[in-house]
Amino acid sequence: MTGLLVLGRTGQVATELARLAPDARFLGRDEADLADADACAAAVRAARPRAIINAAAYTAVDRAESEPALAEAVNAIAPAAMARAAAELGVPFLHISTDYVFDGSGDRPWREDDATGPLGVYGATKLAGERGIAAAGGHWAVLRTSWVFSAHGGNFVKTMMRLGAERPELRVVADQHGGPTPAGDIAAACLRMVSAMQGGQGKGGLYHFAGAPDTTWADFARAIMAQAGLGCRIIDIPGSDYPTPARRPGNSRLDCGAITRDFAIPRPDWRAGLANVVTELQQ
Ligand SMILES: NC(=O)C1=CN([C@@H]2O[C@H](COP(=O)(O)OP(=O)(O)OC[C@H]3O[C@@H](n4cnc5c(N)ncnc54)[C@H](OP(=O)(O)O)[C@@H]3O)[C@@H](O)[C@H]2O)C=CC1
Ligand SMILES: Cc1cn([C@H]2C[C@H](O)[C@@H](COP(=O)(O)OP(=O)(O)O[C@H]3O[C@@H](C)C(=O)[C@@H](O)[C@H]3O)O2)c(=O)[nH]c1=O
Repeated sequence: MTGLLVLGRTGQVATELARLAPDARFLGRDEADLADADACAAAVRAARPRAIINAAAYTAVDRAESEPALAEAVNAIAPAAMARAAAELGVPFLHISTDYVFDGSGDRPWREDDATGPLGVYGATKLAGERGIAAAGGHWAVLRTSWVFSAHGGNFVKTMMRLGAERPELRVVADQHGGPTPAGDIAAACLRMVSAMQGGQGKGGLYHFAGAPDTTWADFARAIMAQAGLGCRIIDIPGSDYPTPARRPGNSRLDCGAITRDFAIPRPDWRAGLANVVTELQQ
């Protein structure tokens, strides 16, 4: 896509965007450090893009609890500043957010207009980013996704494959529910949304996008072991038996009806994505 600017170069989604849109310009931390909002806005203006995707974020969920100011700068203040720069330039700005903006209550898949209630700093700063972008007044879209995995960067699939090769059994949380999402499908969805936004001012807003079917971390771990041919046994445990600095939502299911209806983007089957990622990792 000509004139596409992507913030982020090394992350899971950024790496997949580079595969699908090799002509795009990617700004890594060395060229645009999201800890410095003014520098990021200046970098966006200087690039004179025709569309912008922000694929960079502070994603260390537990570490964010002890680095709230940095997480806020990267996830909220810089994205809002870049969205204002995009509004001045008159170009679409697409940002990625998370299921962790919800409090995890109930068992119904969350819709875009459901009340938020983040349980930790990461989710709270991502929610602040969403609000700052909407307030910037430009042509924006926010894609909330969940449980991202790929062959690149850090993620649950790679952790499970590493631990599963070392240990006979693993205890994994079985009362947190959500949709694992291949980063390649997120990249494709972002590109399709940006193209649609370039074609029409009416397109945009907040959308949910997650892999199907919904599962639990424990069942996802079992699928990873099976796909990777590892004999590691997965033992179901409640989240209360796996204490972490940040609480995770019990219900992370996302209702993805709106993106399917408005952009003809269906939920991807994460089992197909998992097969591809495991193959790539084993090659
Ligand atoms: N990972 C997940 O499970 C989920 C992710 N999301 C969202 O999806 C988006 C993409 O996530 P994902 O690809 O997994 O992210 P990764 O954790 O794989 O990568 C994060 C990227 O952000 C960059 N980054 C971090 N801090 C800064 C900074 N101060 N300045 C510039 N760049 C920085 C990193 O660069 P560097 O390599 O230099 O550190 C890296 O390229 C994010 O908005 C995230 O919140 C939503 C739901 C789930
Ligand atoms: C390694 C391990 C984790 N777990 C649990 C902890 C946690 O509840 C769950 C997932 O752990 P992780 O720390 O890998 O995942 P986490 O960092 O919480 O993943 C989140 O990242 C951010 C960026 C998002 O936006 C979310 O959508 C989500 O993908 O698995 C176990 O139960 N056993 C284990 O051996």
